[in-house]
Amino acid sequence: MALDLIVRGGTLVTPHGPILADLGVEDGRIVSLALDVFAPAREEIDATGLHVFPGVVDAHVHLNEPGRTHWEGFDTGTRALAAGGATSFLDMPLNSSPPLLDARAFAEKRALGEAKSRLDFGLWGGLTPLNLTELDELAACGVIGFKAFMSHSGLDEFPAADDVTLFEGMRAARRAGLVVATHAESDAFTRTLSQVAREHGQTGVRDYLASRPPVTEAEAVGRAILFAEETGAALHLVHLSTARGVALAAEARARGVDVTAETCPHYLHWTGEDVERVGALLKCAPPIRDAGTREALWAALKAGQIDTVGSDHSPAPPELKTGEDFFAIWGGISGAQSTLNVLLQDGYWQRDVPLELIAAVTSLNPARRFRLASKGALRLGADADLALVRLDETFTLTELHDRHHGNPYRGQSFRGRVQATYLRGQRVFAQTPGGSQFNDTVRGRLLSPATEPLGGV
Ligand SMILES: NC(=O)NC(NC(N)=O)C(=O)[O-]
Ligand SMILES: [Zn+2]
Ligand SMILES: [Zn+2]
Repeated sequence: MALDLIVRGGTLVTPHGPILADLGVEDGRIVSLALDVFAPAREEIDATGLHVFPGVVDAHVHLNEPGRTHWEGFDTGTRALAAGGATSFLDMPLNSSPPLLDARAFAEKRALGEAKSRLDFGLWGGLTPLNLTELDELAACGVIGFKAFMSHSGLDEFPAADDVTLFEGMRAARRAGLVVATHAESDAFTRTLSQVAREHGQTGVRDYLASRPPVTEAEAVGRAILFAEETGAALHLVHLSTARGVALAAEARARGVDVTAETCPHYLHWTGEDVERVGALLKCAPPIRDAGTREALWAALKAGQIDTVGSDHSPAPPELKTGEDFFAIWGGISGAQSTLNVLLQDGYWQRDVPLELIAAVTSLNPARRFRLASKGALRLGADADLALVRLDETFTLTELHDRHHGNPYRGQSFRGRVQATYLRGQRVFAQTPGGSQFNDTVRGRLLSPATEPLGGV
């Protein structure tokens, strides 16, 4: 029997390190990994000189469909993801409208994803005071887990979880065997500090950054960990912006709490000075911090204390990204396309971060944490989700595929460029001399957490 595809002569980035080997694909799955795959194949790719990464599993994106597709949607969002080497993603329950708070909203978003997503996708459910009674049903639908805000989300239709809601939500998540993800910033701090600043007319970039100091994150992280410890729930701390937050997670894990930590490319790439210079395109919460914090995050990543790097891609139309009052501007950064670029340029080339660690934080760890059984690594039986990367190619990022022009990474120079992306053995993106090419026929499938524990890799 002929194979569907052989990727020949590439360097495979496996969990155990890079190895020079061929990779054979049949029915969308990896069926052979060998120095030389001897078999006829319908298609062969010469990957000489390329690194083959497991497709990025971006566990944190906001594609905003339905309801705010004019901000970002499945079509444009998954183009950007595919061009950046992603093959699956987990969509946040906001800023779609309605937000994903019940089974009906799940069904609607699922249908849109199946019709439009170019990549495999999972759906986060929300955990808010409005929908505590819906969590069991959401679990039955197949949500990835439950996302809660500990401070104002920016949208009144997705209210923050007060302590009782978060605690009760964690108990429900524990019963369902699902992870709770928290946006961990203290509402008490952020609310008061922003109010005081605005009352004094202090509405510039520096005023905004100062209104969400590191202690705001540390306090909320500590509280979320306490609740996870008390309830036995699995906790995933999204977009940690400080090494202090990461250290709290590491300490808790060491004493047996089921907690994992995510950071985002923007905390690893930019500093507060960049936010002052670039402006609204780099506004997010928690905010981007100083160069010392950035280095401390890199050190934590190298030490294995950061489990996942998610883009937190959260774009908005240009009119929401301008204005005199920095507090009033929409918070969210467009980064779906550039996660691997940042990790390769700033991590591998500049800070000696090993390639297998980059593959771990972008693919293996998110796949394991959210029990996506067929994803996460180049191993036999796994989905043939591949990102082919020319590691030593330096390029300037000009062709961005997300919905709006405003992207802070536009014009940035990176070493390490995605040449092609394959979802279950089918090419969904290719970099050609004429520009980017997308395959408009492939559609993604819904991913839900496996009910059985995953085996080793
Ligand atoms: N509503 C959002 O998209 N929020 C996101 N915005 C950021 N990070 O600034 C988030 O993850 O909190
Ligand atoms: Zn958040
Ligand atoms: Zn987010």
